[in-house]
Amino acid sequence: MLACSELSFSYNSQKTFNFPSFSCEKGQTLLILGNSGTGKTTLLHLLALLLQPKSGSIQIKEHELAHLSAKEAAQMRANHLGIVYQKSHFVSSLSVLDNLLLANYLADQNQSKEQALKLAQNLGFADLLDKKTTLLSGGEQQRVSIARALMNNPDVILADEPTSNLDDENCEKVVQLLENQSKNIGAALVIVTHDHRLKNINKNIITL
Ligand SMILES: Nc1ncnc2c1ncn2[C@@H]1O[C@H](COP(=O)(O)OP(=O)(O)OP(=O)(O)O)[C@@H](O)[C@H]1O
Repeated sequence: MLACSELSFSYNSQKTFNFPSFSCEKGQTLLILGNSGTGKTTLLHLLALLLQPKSGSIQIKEHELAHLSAKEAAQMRANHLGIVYQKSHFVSSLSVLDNLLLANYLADQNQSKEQALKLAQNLGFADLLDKKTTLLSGGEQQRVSIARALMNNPDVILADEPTSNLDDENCEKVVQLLENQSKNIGAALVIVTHDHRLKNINKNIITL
């Protein structure tokens, strides 16, 4: 589903990041572990098509994505990638439901209240759909972010440090939610993190 080989990237002439090659299949979870400053966010931004690599390849379903135009990258991102950012970035004037439907709208897809309700039920926040996102707790916001990332049935889900602010119990719960939901829609799940607790949960690991 997702395959990256020999990706390299530089912000400037002083340093080049050379990332290990990896792949992640449908229904699988890949953990990208690394300490602060090792380039985790940089790699995530490459996979999210927000940065372009200096060299190497990024393929989803065998389509090469490493050197798309900004417009093509935005279309690809909206339709094939689900991104769970570390901070939620909701539109605060909209309800939880409308924030979910916005993901469909931005990907030029039909707005599916049915899909939003199904995800809200699976993730346990169906009673919050009419609330403004500012009224939600941190944990509730995180579950809504996961649902938002799944609204367009992406092929690949990218999660940026999804457990860094959570206690052990919630850490395990959030990873399980992400894994179950990705399996449900047949997506590959890539988690980028410095949280070594996830080593115990996951077998497919690359370390930066
Ligand atoms: N826009 C930028 N311009 C120049 N250097 C940058 C830029 N963004 C990040 N860097 C540098 O690249 C290195 C890797 O940064 P990155 O954010 O990818 O690391 P990280 O592993 O995600 O770290 P952390 O866990 O602390 O967030 C750091 O040394 C950082 O200072």
